[in-house]
Amino acid sequence: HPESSPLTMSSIKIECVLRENCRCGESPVWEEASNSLLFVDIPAEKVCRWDSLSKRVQQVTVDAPVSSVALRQGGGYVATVGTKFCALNWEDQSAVTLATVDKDKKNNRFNDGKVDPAGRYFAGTMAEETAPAVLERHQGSLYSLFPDHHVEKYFDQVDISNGLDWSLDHKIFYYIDSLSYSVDAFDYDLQTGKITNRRSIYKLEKEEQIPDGMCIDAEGKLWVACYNGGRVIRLDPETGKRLQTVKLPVVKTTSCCFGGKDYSEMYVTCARDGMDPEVLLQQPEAGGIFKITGLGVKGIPPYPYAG
Ligand SMILES: O=C(O)[C@H](O)[C@@H](O)[C@H](O)[C@H](O)CO
Ligand SMILES: [Zn+2]
Repeated sequence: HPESSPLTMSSIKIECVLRENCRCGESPVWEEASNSLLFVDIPAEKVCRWDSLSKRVQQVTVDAPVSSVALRQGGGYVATVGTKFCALNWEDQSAVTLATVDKDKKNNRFNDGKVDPAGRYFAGTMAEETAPAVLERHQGSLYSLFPDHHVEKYFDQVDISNGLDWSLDHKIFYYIDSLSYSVDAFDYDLQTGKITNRRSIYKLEKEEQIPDGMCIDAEGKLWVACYNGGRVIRLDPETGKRLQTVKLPVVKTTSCCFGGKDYSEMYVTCARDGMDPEVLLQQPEAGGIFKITGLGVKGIPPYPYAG
């Protein structure tokens, strides 16, 4: 059974590379040009950049919860800040609004986001939480920001819009609405950015808890960070089977991406908010950045926003 194969398990190493005490670390993105990992701390309203060579962190503070960050073609970044898609200039620390969504929903904010293979920035919204996973339901929607800065809406009735990625042939869009406890797939039209034919490809087991961020690997398998589950799981989207479980020493694992040399390392973000003080004492690295090596599979580079 691949999940218990000593060949895969014995070489895996998990290390906290940055003790950042993020309240809710999210949206890890590898930037090859700077050998850095970008990520956000949503409630702290911070975008961070960790240089893997110097081990130093820089940060930009914005004026609302920042839920995702992505690379931008031609340099700089884009981010989802409150209910806005923004362009982020690292040098002068400025965020310029490109588009605003959910104008009639004052309690909403964006959550996870990622750029598609054609350079569109996909991100979904949710109602602001009163505690982790406690919120008014069905308030969110999924959107994308096209390179010309117009926004398209795909669907509403979302609880917590979360992990997203595209198949290696760009024909399938994978998506997680956390409170459905499901990883879903849609047929994807790369030319138009349209999604159709929603179906579930995996239902989380009880101990896996809440599906959160997600990324695809170079073999087309999905990695899902399990919030409250303290793990990332590898799924085969074709068979709907779980192939592997990698447990981490923190319970609120939020998202994952590949990075490092040839995208052979996995980076995992996690949260501290919502943890009891006793548990925090047992998990002092909660809110840090974790690096997993020895997985034996690589990732693919992130797509930059084309606008
Ligand atoms: O990280 C996110 O995606 C949300 O912003 C978080 O608040 C948690 O995921 C949520 O609480 C558990 O589902
Ligand atoms: Zn998330």
